[in-house]
Amino acid sequence: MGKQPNLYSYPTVDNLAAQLRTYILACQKAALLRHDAFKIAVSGGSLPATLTKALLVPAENEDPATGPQFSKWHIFFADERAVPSDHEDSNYGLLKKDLLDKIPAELGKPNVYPINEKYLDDTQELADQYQEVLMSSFAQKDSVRLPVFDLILLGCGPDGHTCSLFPGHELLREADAWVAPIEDSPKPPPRRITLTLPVVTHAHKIAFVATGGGKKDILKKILEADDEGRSLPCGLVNEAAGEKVSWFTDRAAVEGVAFPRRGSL
Ligand SMILES: O=C1O[C@H](COP(=O)(O)O)[C@@H](O)[C@H](O)[C@H]1O
Repeated sequence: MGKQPNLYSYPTVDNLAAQLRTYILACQKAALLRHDAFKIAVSGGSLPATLTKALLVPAENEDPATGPQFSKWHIFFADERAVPSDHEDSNYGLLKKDLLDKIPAELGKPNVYPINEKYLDDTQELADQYQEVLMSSFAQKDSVRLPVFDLILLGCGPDGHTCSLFPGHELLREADAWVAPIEDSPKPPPRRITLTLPVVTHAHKIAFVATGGGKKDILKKILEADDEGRSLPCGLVNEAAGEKVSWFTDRAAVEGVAFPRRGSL
């Protein structure tokens, strides 16, 4: 690995959310300069609730012109469960309820790319169709090997999984597909689709958001990068993407973690 990931840790989730806002808006600014659009992938789990605090609460004295320009956002899913959007396990359904439905009209409407529910019975087809969606956004030329997201927002499960990439699973070795199916997720529901590791590590910026004491044992392994930690899905992202990766944590999640490069935004 080149340079190490950045670790940011804050006393509370509210403090974290305020700094995550600053970080996301910096990524938005860079993306709009690059191609007048902000293409991101988001995860499910605990992330959407924190994202809502980050995106819908402006900083004191913030110039509204520097806030989220949602009409330029293109929101894809880092992973999705093979369930209808109104099912409680749907990552799109969660993001819609927690964030999308709460965006005030004057901030604009993001372009959102959920899975095609027509293919829920066949996860390979579901993944292929979602890959087509990515291709039409990212691959203007046939020569594009991998999509380059402006930002991918990830969670970290207590077992070290991220997206629907699980420890020791063969999907961690997928080198060609952009989106892959999984039928045996150890965390329910078992049938899902996920961005693959090369797609995740190819993004301009990658941010993990991990909060709460329940994450501290796994974060110790991942961030201290022992042999086990380096081989976990989150550790593999750190290893491959290095300084492009930022970890946003609260104090409870990193209690007792010895990490040499703690920063502040
Ligand atoms: O199953 C999933 O879990 C991970 C981690 O969730 P968290 O609640 O521990 O933050 C999530 O990032 C992923 O999108 C989701 O499908």
